[in-house]
This record gives sequence, structure tokens and C-alpha cells, in this order.
Amino acid sequence: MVGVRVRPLSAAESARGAVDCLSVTEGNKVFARDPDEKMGGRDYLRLQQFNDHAYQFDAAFGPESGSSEVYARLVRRVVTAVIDGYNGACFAYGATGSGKTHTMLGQPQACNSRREEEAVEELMAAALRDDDFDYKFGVSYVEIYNEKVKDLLNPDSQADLEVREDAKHGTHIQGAVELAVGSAAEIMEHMQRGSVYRTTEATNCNEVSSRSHAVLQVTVKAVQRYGEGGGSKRRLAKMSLIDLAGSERAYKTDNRGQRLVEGRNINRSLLSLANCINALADRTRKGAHVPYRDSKLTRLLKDSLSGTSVAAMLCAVSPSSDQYEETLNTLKRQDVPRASPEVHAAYVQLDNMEADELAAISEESAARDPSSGAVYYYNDQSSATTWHRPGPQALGQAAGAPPRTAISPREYTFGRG
Ligand SMILES: Nc1ncnc2c1ncn2[C@@H]1O[C@H](COP(=O)(O)OP(=O)(O)OP(=O)(O)O)[C@@H](O)[C@H]1O
Repeated sequence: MVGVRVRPLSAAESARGAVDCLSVTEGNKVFARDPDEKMGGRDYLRLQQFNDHAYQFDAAFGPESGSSEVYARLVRRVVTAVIDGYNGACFAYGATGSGKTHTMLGQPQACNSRREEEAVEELMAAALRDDDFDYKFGVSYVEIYNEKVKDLLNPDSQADLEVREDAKHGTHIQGAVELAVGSAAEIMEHMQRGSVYRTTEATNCNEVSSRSHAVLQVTVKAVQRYGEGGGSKRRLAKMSLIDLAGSERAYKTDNRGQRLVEGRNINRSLLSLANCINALADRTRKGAHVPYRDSKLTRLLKDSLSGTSVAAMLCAVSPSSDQYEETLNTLKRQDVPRASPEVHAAYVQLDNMEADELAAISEESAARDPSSGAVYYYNDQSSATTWHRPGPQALGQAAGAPPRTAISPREYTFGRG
């Protein structure tokens, strides 16, 4: 699931004369108004322009939404999956100063609004309610800065730890401390202590800018109390909460020297994360190579992204007109393709579709791409982000189950986006 959170315009932004250029509307859409365009008129061309800047998400939160709402709509399902034995990951993505850390950690004076705290509290509470399993929890907290892994729970340790993978532990960091914990408060305490050692700098965009990716992992070991036939079932799952470094382009922070190297490493690892997510999400490339090894971040998160894992991405954006380009960059990258077929590339592999999926195609879910004239169908029984474009025969008998042979196996059709 991909969500977006628009933070309030800050006092500093208002003082600079910046204005609010985003609105969150019904249907989880975010409209971005180009501050250089005069949008006063309501003629068709202007309206079209306006619509071109609407971005669709699975969940969209305006400045009035609290972290609890973000938690309930985006994070809870990840926590539930972890309790059921799946790996889960929540990412906070966005430009510097957009609100990633605020969403993940909250402000010191507003402890009760932390999303991470809610996540670990619910995880612990669900474990306590479960009579069938005994639970043990461990926590580790690392940062990845300039492709080097530092243990935030043991800051004096070796400066660059290795990411390893084995059958017993999955992907993990060799030598990183994993502390046994018994309550959500303990996890938060460790995290607050570790956060002090995180690499932050003042950039042009944020006074306390995180220049590293911070990865908090809670390991959940569950052992069944009364196993059938004397044997006990065991489950091992991991919940990863990731506060990514700012995604802005290097020039924006006016960085040179060390800052420029940082910026390049941040962008490289974010790109490799995007490449992995795209490869995993692209159902037309089942079994395709996923480039986990391209960065430390993706190597570490390999078992939280692949297989039977559940992930949520929260994109933080500033509504400020002077951050418009960065905001658009985030919105464009994370926009869910199903919303507006007119402005997005769409792709299908129909030979993977089952008869019941084809049968679910209905005329109501059809949309026509104005530039190519192609008709797309959104099939809500399958992956939320996959558009199916039936071949010519299938179009004529959309309500039935068209013969598979009549459909070309792969078709890629691109609209304007
Ligand atoms: N939803 C919000 N409500 C109120 N204030 C917010 C909100 N989101 C962010 N802020 C404030 O905006 C400022 C920047 O936010 P934050 O430090 O979380 O950005 P960031 O995306 O983590 O930046 P960086 O990548 O540079 O670390 C902070 O002062 C924070 O308190």
C-alpha cells in the first residue's frame, strides 16, 4: 500500500511568502497546483491542466490528519501480518523537511502521536492476547549512511557492519546488537537513545535533516504452547520501520564535498529500492531478477520485501509552493497507476489471467486512453495496481471468459505519462 501525508505549511515557509499548493480530496487524491500557473479560470484547458496534476494513492492524509489515522489506515495491516508470522515493512519516503521523521518518531513533546510507538504497542498487545503462542521480542536499530551500516544501539562498535543472509536468520547485520525487550516502552526507549547517534545535518531545507536511512527491526519469535502430537509450531517474523533519508536532488540542498557524496549515496540507494519494488510489483515479470544487491538498504530489507511480506510506503510531502518541484517528484514517483489511465503507462500480461479474473471485467471499469484510443480495464479482483488490456477478441466478450489463445501474451501500451 502506498499512502501520502501532506504536512501543514510551516511558519518559516509562510514567512518566506510561500503558499499552500496541495489539496487532499476524496478518493485519496492529491491535487498539486503549479504556483507559476494561474489556475483561476475554469475553462476546459485549464481544468485539464489541473486534472493532470492529480495523483492517486491508496490512502491520502491532509495536514489535519494525526499520526493515529495514518497508523490505522496504513500501518495496522503490517502489524497484523507480523503477528501472523509474515515479515512486514513500513517506509517513510520524501524530500528533506517533508515530515518523514515526524511521522515515524513524532516530536519529543508529542509522544503519543508516534506511529512507531503505536506499531510496537499494538504488536505487543496482540502477542499478549494470544493464548496459543509464547512470544519473545528483540530489537535492533541501525543506520545506513554513505553505504556504511552503523549500529545505533552500540555506537562504539565497528563503523561498517556487514549485511549477511542465512537460512536461520534471513537477512541480518552481522555483529549488530539485538536487545531482548518485553514492552513497547522499552523499544521506544532504545530507539530514542539510538536516534541521538543518527547522522543529521542542517541543510538548506531542514534544520535537522536526517542524512541516513534508519532501520528499526523488531524480531518476533513465537512458539506454540500446546503443539499437536507433542510438537510445537514456531514462527519467526520481523517488522521493519524505515525512516529513509531525504530524496531531494543534490542541487536543492546546495551541497558540496561531503554533502554531495551523501546526496549521491542517498539517491543511489533510493533508486535501488525503487528498482526492487518495481521488479517485485511488476506481475508481468514473474521470476525476474530483483536487484537487491545494488545497495545495503535493499540487501538488508530483502526478506522484508520479498516472498510473503507485507509493506506500506508513506510518502511525506510539504504543501509549500517553494518545495513544489520536490513535492511533484515524490507524488509522481509514488502515484498509484490505476487512477488515471490517461496519464500513466499501463501494462498487462494476459496469459497470467485466470478465467474468473477475465469474467470480472465489466464495462463500468473501462477507461479509454484519449491519446491512443486504447481501452483499459481495471480488474479489482486482482492486484490493485494492474491494468488489463484485453486483446481485440476479448473486448467483444468481456463479460465471459475469452479463449486465452485469442490474446497476445504481452502487450505494453503507454499513454501520455
Ligand atoms: N504532520 C506534521 N504536523 C506538524 N508538523 C510537522 C508535520 N510533519 C512535519 N512537521 C514538522 O516539519 C519539520 C520537518 O519535518 P521532519 O524533520 O520530520 O522532516 P524529514 O522529512 O524527516 O526531513 P529529513 O529528511 O531532512 O530528516 C519538523 O519541524 C516537524 O516537526
